[in-house]
Amino acid sequence: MRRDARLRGTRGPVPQGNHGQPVPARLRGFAAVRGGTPLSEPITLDLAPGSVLGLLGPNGAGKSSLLSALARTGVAHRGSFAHGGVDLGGLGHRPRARRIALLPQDLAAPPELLVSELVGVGALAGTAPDPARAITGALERCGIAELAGRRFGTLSGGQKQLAQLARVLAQDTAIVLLDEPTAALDLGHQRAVERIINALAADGRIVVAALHDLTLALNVTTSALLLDRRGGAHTGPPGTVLRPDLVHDVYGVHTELHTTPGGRRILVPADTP
Ligand SMILES: Nc1ncnc2c1ncn2[C@@H]1O[C@H](COP(=O)(O)OP(=O)(O)OP(=O)(O)O)[C@@H](O)[C@H]1O
Repeated sequence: MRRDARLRGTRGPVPQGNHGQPVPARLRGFAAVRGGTPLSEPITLDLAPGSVLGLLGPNGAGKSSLLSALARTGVAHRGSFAHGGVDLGGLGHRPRARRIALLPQDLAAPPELLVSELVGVGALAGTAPDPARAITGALERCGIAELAGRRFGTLSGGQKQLAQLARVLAQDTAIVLLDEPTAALDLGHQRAVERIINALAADGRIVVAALHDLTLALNVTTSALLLDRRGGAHTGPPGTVLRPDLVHDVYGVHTELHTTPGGRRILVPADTP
């Protein structure tokens, strides 16, 4: 197991977003902690503006715990997580919410809340100068403008995921944490989320996304952090981290990497027993 995994975002300079001058984020010896025990080895990463880090690994490896620890939503941690030299752990709730937003795996929200009100929670928590416009824009980006007046509890699973994603987008933060953002979505909405992630990166934001869809990870991320169940953290370019031998070691599945004529990389189970 590598004790101190290092990684740098791989994209070049990115345009300035509307959330201020893009600045890097840095994890130093960071690990989520449960019951007093770190779930992984200490992770040291530099995340450049415009980078998309894929957080990968089998069920129970610690992806959601790591995201929750980074967002300070209830999971303890060791080490530090800084953005532009500011330790996010030292910030109060409001200033932190202006820098970092989390789409959790658990999509729960009060069932009586209107979708527009849920998205408004994000707009009011974040940096949006015009909350009403932020709400409309986020709903449109997620393709759910027609759901604005619906109560959250009446939505389908996929609609709930898109509504929560709209809340995150309305928060308009420099760091966007997404926990399995396509888990409940059909193929068309999966593609839409892929484009949203690309757009967030092109805007100079930093995206960290826990993904079970390894083909999506190959095509949308600039770097990967693969957690195994032994506490190991493997980092590098997605095509390197997702090489068949390491995927087999971590997931216990033989896989093959292919590239379509259009250049899209796909990872599929190999036809071996
Ligand atoms: N609320 C909790 N209290 C105590 N332990 C928890 C809690 N949530 C998760 N765990 C444990 O922490 C470890 C990491 O879980 P976590 O949910 O972070 O994994 P994951 O990689 O996100 O898994 P999945 O892919 O299944 O969502 C697991 O052993 C899990 O059982």
